[in-house]
Amino acid sequence: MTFSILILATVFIISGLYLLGMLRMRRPGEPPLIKGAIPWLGNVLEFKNNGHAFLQEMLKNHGDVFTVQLAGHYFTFVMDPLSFGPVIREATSVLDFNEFARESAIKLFGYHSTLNDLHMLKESSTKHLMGDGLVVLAQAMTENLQTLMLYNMGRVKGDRKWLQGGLFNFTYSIIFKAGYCSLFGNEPVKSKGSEKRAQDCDWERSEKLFQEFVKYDQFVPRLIYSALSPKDKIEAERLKRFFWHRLSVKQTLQKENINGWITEQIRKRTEMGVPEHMQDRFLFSLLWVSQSNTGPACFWFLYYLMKYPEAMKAVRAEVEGVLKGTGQDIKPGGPLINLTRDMLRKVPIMDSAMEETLRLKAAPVLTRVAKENVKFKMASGMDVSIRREDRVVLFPYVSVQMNPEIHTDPQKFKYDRFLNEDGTKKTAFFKNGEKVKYYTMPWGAGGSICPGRFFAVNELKQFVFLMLSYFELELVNPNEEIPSIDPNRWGFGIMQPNNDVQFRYRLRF
Ligand code: HEM
Repeated sequence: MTFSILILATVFIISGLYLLGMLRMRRPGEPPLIKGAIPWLGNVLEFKNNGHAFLQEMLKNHGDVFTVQLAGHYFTFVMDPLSFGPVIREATSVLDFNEFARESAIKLFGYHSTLNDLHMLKESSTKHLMGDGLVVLAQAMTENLQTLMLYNMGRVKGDRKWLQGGLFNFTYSIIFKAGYCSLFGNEPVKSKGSEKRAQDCDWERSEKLFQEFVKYDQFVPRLIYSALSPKDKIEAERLKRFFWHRLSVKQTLQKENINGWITEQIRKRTEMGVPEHMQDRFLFSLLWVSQSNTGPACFWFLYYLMKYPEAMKAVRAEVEGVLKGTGQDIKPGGPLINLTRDMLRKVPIMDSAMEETLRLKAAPVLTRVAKENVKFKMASGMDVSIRREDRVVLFPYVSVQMNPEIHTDPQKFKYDRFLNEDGTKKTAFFKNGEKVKYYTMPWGAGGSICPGRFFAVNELKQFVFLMLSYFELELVNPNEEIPSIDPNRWGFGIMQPNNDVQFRYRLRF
């Protein structure tokens, strides 16, 4: 009897240690293993507090590939961009990106997927966020952007007084409201003559949505790490319910001019029998993926142009040239700018400045779950073995975008970094004399690459094109340091500033 209890206790202790990850040992062919000081949690606190600094330290100490324990899972970080190919190209049945997305959707939106959501998302994104579909969406976006930018600006009377505000709040709120209305539609115009009121209604309702969105977005990293305080948990739950209600299928379908990207997702899920309350949650996830990065990216884009007058001068000259080429004249009370796709194709300097902004501020983490034991070769020739259920991770911010071998003076904003001397787009970047295919990765890569990237680029360029066309802009304190970034957001797309920056603007004409 005592003997059986002893055996049981031993089995229990060994299973516990195993579950806590304490028995795992590095096997031949596997990368260096860093289990961290705390059983099971491993290095999660260091990673959550400042993933960037943590990974730089690991890279320095362990080289281009290493495995780290984070909250019960083992993550193998591949830090050599010349070795990204095998990870990015591997079939999703072997290195799966859906599983991580599914886990995140439950934590962030309460959305439990039973379908191949990413496949459906990809399909309707190809149709509505790219190619001909994008023309329709871009048209709605340019109209909404201009209405919002010029709202109450006294443009008809040629009123040119300076206004002052926080650039982050100004930019994010305009991009959010314009993007939200372009995708999710406008308030219905109930009767003739009430058009103005419907538009006011759009801006009022989307302002409330924006304010709640910013609050929710601050919880996102801690929701993913399951690290919210009980008080914040209650608030996050309240906000979730607010969005499920405001973006419910019922409320959304009452709108006008809803983009096909939204209506098609509703239609397909309804046909497949997805319950409506789950679809409400799915629509919340679409709001977050479509809005959480573009506003902050537009902020940094415009901020860098204002901070570096030489960049502003070059981009402004390009914008003026393109406008002039189409014979459009901006004057008080005149028509809005007809900003076409063709015009946005003729701005290589702006393209380079935008790419440079994203290189400096986009910091996504690409995660794949190994569905079987996998082996791949690093560019150095070393074989790397990964165990089933481990995760393989790329963090291009440290390994590519800030890599001084690939980008000289990587901390500096150089608006023409992505331009060749003849003014064409520069795509040739090297490491150890070898051409690097993935020289900047704001959109991720491979099967999970952002399906909204063409629309997002369009938004960024429309926003800057229109702001430079309509306004004189200046920083209130041009010598103020570039704002530091919130270190909790490493791995979550575009980084956000710790403080807002005051700026002044007034109509040019
Ligand atoms: C500057 C703006 C944006 C940036 C930097 C960005 C970046 C990213 C990144 C890095 C991913 C994940 C890629 C991966 O895991 O490999 C992603 C996923 C995605 N993005 Fe974007 N994105 C932006 C704007 C947009 C917009 C405007 C839309 C739609 C209108 C959009 C729709 C999506 C969707 C649907 C996904 C897949 C989400 C999932 O995996 O569940 N994105 N984006």
